[in-house]
Amino acid sequence: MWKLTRFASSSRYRLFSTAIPAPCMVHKRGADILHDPWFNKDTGFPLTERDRLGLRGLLPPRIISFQDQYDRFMNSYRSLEKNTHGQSDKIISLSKWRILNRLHDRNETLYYRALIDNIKEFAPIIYTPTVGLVCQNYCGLFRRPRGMYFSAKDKGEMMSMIYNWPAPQVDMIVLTDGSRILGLGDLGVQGIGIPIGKLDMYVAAAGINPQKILPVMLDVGTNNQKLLDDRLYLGVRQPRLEGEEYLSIVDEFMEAVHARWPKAIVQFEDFQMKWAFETLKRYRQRFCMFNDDIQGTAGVALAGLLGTVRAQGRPLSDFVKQKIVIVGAGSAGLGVLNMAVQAVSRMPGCSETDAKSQFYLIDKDVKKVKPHVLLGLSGVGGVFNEQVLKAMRESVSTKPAIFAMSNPTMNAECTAIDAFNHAGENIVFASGSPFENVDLGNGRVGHVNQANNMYLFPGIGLGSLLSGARHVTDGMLQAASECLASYMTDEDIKKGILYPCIDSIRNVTAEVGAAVLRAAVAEGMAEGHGVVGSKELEHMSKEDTVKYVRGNMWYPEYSPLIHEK
Ligand SMILES: NC(=O)c1ccc[n+]([C@@H]2O[C@H](COP(=O)([O-])OP(=O)(O)OC[C@H]3O[C@@H](n4cnc5c(N)ncnc54)[C@H](O)[C@@H]3O)[C@@H](O)[C@H]2O)c1
Ligand SMILES: O=C(O)C[C@H](O)C(=O)O
Ligand SMILES: [Mg+2]
Repeated sequence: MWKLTRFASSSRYRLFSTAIPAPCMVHKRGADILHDPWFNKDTGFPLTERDRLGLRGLLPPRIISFQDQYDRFMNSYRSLEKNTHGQSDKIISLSKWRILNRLHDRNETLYYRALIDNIKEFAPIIYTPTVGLVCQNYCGLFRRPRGMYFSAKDKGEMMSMIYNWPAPQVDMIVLTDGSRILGLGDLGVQGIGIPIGKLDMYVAAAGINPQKILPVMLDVGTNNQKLLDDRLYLGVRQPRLEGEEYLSIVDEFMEAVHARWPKAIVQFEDFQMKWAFETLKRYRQRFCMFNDDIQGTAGVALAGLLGTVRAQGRPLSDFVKQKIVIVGAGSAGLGVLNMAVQAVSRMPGCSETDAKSQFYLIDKDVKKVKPHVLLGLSGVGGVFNEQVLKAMRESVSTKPAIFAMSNPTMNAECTAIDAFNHAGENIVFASGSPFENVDLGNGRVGHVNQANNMYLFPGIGLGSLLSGARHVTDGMLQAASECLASYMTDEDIKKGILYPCIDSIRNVTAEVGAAVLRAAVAEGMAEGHGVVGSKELEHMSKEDTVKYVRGNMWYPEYSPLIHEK
C-alpha cells in the first residue's frame, strides 16, 4: 500500500511503500461484519481477527489467502464463460454481470481487485454497454439496494434522509434522474445502474475509496409508459415532474448533500438535455459539481479531435482548418461544440467566429462539406449508413476520422467494420462503446479507439476532490482534456491510436487528476484536502503533484480490522 508521509521538518511529501496496510476501524462485530461487503473478507479473516471481532465459529476453520480467493473467483468466472458458450450475447452479458454483482454485494475488496486487474475485460460488463441492458432489466435483476433513492414523495424529508447513509464521509456522488440513459431514453428509477457503473469506474480508475462513494437516483417519475404499466416497476408511478416542481426536488437534494458533506463532488449523469444544461447553470457556481455528458464528453472528444490533426501529420495549429460535422445537437454534441470553439479561440490569431465556421451541425449535407471529421452523438444506431460513410471517401483529409460516440453498442452511429469497409482503410475510428479491432487483411489492423468520457470523469472528480476547489472551472476541464490529448505518443497517433488502452486507465487518471489539481491551484481555487493545505499544493512540482495524487488512490487489499464502539 502506498502512503503519503509528511517530513516532520518541512512541508515536503514523500511516498513509500508499506508492507502492512493501514488498519481500518469497524463499528460492528460478528455476523454483521460478514454481511457488510465493505469489511467482509469471507474465509480470509486471520485467526487473531476472528477472535477479536467475534467471528470464531461463524466461518469454516481453514483460512484462505487473498490470492486463492481471487483465483477461485476467476476460475468460476471462466467456467461461466465456458458454460454459456453459444448462448445469445444478452444471456452471456447478463450472466457475467450477475456473477460480478454477487461478488460486489459480498466482498468489495475482492471485487475491486478483480475489476482493476481485469479492467479491459470487465469494464464492458459493469459499464457500457452491458450496464445499459442491466438498466433495461433492472426490476427483474434487483436483489439488494445499492446507493440512495430520493423520490418525488420525499419532498421536505431529504435533509434528514441524507443521514440514513451509513458512511460518515462521502467524497464522490454520481446522480441521475434516469431521463436519458445512454441512448436508451427514459428508464426512470432503473437508471440507477448508471451511477453505480460510473462509481465503479471511480474506484477502479481514480482509486476513490468505495466507502466514500454514493450512487444516487432522483426519482421524479417517468414518462416511459411501458414502465408505468409494469406492475413490477420499482419507481414512483407518475409522470415526470416538470418546471419548478422538478427543480425544487433537485435543489433540496443538493442542499441536503452540501449540509452533510460540504466537500463532496456531485457528477450529474444522463439527464435529458433541458435539465442537463439548466442544472449545470444553476449549480456550477454554488456547488462542486459537473455534468459528465456535457463537460466530460467534450474534453474526451476534443482530445480525440486534436489527435486526428496529429494523425494527418499536421501541427495542432491546423485544428482551425479542420471541417468537423457533429451529428446530434444534444447535451453531448453541444458540449463538444462549445469546448472545441473555446479551444480554437484560445489559439493565437483565431477568433470565436473563425472557430464557429469550421463546425457543422446535423442538418448540413455531409457530402457537400467533405469533412475531416464526422462525429456522432445522436443516440441513433446506424445513422452513419453506407451512403454517409462512402461520402467520407471524398474528405479532403488524408486520414478522415469517424467518431461513432453514441452508446450502447446498438445505438452507435455505425459499427467499426462498416466504417472501415465503406469509408476506406485509411480512416481513424473511435466509438463510445467498445468494438474489436478490424482485420483489414494481409496482417493489417484497423484500430478501434474507445472515445468514452471514462477517460476523463474519474480524473476530473479526483483532481477536484484533492484540490479542495469549491467549483469545477472551465480551466480545470480544459487541463483535463489537454492532458489526455498529450498522453499519446506520435508513434501511436500515426497508427490511428488516439486514446490510451483501458488497461492504463489508472495511470491516465492519475495524470488527469494531477492536471486538474494544478489548474485549480493556478486559478487560486484550491483550498486543500485533509491535512494538505493550499500552500502545500502550491509548492508541489508537476511530478510531486502526480505522486501526491497517486499516493491518495485507494488500492484494494485486506486491512487489519480494529473494532471501535
Ligand atoms: N461516448 C461518450 O463518452 C458519450 C458521452 C455522452 C453521450 N454519449 C451518447 O451520445 C448520445 C446522445 O447523448 P446526449 O446526452 O447528447 O443526448 P441528447 O438527447 O441530449 O441529444 C441527442 C440529440 O440527437 C438529436 N438527434 C436525434 N435523431 C437524430 C438524427 N437522426 N440525426 C441527427 N441528430 C439526431 C436529438 O434531436 C438530440 O438533440 C447517447 O447515445 C449517449 O449515450 C456518449
Ligand atoms: O456512459 C457512458 O458510457 C458514456 C456517456 O456518459 C453516455 O451517457 O453514453
Ligand atoms: Mg452519460
